[in-house]
Amino acid sequence: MILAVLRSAIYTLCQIVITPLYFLIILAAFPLSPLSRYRITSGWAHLMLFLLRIICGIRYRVIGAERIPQTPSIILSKHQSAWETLAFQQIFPPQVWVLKKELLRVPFFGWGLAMTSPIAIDRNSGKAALKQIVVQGKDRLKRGFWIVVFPEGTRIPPGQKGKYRIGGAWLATHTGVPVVPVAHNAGRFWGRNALVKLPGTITVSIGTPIDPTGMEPDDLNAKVESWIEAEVARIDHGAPDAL
Ligand SMILES: CCCCCCCCCCCCCCCC(=O)OC[C@@H](O)COP(=O)(O)O
Repeated sequence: MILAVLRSAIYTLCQIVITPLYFLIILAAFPLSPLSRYRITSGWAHLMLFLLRIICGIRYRVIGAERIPQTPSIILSKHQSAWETLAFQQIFPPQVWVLKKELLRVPFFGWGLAMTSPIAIDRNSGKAALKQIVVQGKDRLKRGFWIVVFPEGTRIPPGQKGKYRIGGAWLATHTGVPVVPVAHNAGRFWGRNALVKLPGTITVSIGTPIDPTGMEPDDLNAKVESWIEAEVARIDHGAPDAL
């Protein structure tokens, strides 16, 4: 455990030093197209995953990578940790996130994030947010981006479940784009705001894409929820050994 604390502290230190420096690279990418800007910004996530692996010993394996569609799709995923927002950039094609707009105000990180064409919503704005998700979602899909939505809206500890909000399913039924459900157990290794990251192998499981044609948003959402929750229960075997 003492070793895990030390490794996490070193990782955090690296992140604090590297992020403002990397932001300078992102600034230089400002005149480029959204897709090129994404690729450059995403380099930061790749770097953090690399540091997590060599410093904290956090690795991952992917089940079902062969099911990833060839065309831009909508990822609906469990949200347990900041980790999955990094790893999805390595696992899936270029993507934008539906996120809470407060995130864009975080120094350096948020400013960099703003350069990735996110769909930044006000979590309390209900119907207006749904409208925004459809308008901006269509635009991002047209530019070739995938869209990532965490239906629970916030990071939920392992073994628990938040309310699955309708936004992602709504976007899918209003665009006809396939939904890719994703389950994982990242929160076991890097919990919400946890200072200590535990070594081990995270499992990410990618489900069969769902064609939303003819479905109601509620039914689609329920189908995604039941697959994700059952799959998380199947792949998650409790706390890692390091404690
Ligand atoms: C200078 C470096 C800048 C690099 C930016 C790279 C992009 C990293 C990807 C971050 C994507 C974040 C998407 C999160 C979606 C969202 O908004 O989820 C909310 C939670 O997460 C935080 O909420 P909470 O758990 O309630 O604190």
